[in-house]
Amino acid sequence: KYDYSNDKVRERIYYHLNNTSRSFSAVIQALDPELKDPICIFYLVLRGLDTVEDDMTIDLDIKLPLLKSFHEIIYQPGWTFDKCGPKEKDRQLLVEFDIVIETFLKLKPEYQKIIADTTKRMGEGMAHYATAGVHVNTTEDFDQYCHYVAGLVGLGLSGMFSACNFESPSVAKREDLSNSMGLFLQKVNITRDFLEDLRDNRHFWPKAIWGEYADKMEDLAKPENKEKAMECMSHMVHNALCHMQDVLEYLGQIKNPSVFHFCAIPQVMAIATLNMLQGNYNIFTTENVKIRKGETVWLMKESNNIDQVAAIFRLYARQINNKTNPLHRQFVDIGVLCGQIEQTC
Ligand SMILES: O=C(O)CO[C@@H](C(=O)O)[C@@H](OCCCCCc1ccc2ccccc2c1)C(=O)NCCCCCc1ccc2ccccc2c1
Ligand SMILES: [Mg+2]
Ligand SMILES: [Mg+2]
Repeated sequence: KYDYSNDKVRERIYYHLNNTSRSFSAVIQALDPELKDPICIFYLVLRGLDTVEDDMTIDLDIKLPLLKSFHEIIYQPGWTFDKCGPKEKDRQLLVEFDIVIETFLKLKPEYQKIIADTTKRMGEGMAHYATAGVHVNTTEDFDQYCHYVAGLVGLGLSGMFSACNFESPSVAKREDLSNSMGLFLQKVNITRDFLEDLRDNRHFWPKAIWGEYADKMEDLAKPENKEKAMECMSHMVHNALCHMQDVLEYLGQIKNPSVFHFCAIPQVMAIATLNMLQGNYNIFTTENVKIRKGETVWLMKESNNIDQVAAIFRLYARQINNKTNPLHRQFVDIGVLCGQIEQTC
């Protein structure tokens, strides 16, 4: 008798993958079968953790222990959580989290260990920054927060690529490059989501940066401060661009075609988004500013090897540089970074 229940679970797992991520579901589903389920579960476990972090309606005396113990929860068959606010976009994932746990427990032990270790470290980091009075003040704080929520994902993924021998052990060894893969994606997202996060009273832009242009972060959204806001945007764009070299160096060492595609697509989307952000005052007036569908389709097609990806990075770096206002302090620094890219590859 065929065990249809397994198919049912699988169908729900990929329903949640598609439902919780525009940018990652396609590239995860295109992965080699050896990595597709482990990375899909890796994604859903961390998206479940992030849903707890993002829900500002959960009291801290519930939220903090949940974040810190999530790495143990994933070993508890049947666990679900229905206390998220009605507006939390991925709340249904936690309502049905038992099927994520059931599937997690069927993964190979080496994948389970990577997922559990990453969840533990990410949960601790999220709890630290969710604690009252803890803010992203210095650029080191900014790098640390992004390390917790995204850099660690890069480390875990590199561990998986090396564990299944699709990539050499050296990929997992270069933790600085794996970390930069996450920091670049997360910093672009945080820069893009300025208004959405401000509305949720969440401040991820480092005070060391916005503090040079305004007394309060929300002042950047006032029309009378447009020039200062645009200069601050240049500063944030520059801060993200600092990871460009590491991203290209990381991608240059990836040999497996399906792994390369999976790693490259989010990065080219991010540099294209950064280009859309630079010099674009809409970020401070409207939420959910995205690159056009046609551009993403073109990027997906043109990201099959390191030469194509390096050319895309050089193209966008030049466009960002051309838009940078010479009166902005960051003008020189962005020019240096873009110049370096010209030499790299
Ligand atoms: O709520 C949202 O929708 C966005 O949440 C953001 C936030 O709350 O800051 C924020 O949540 C971060 C905490 C949960 C991490 C979830 C995640 C994301 C992508 C994955 C890809 C593969 C495997 C596991 C993955 C896990 C978020 O999703 N930011 C998007 C950037 C995160 C990039 C992670 C990452 C790092 C290195 C990578 C290297 C290669 C390929 C993909 C990579 C993906
Ligand atoms: Mg989130
Ligand atoms: Mg979050």
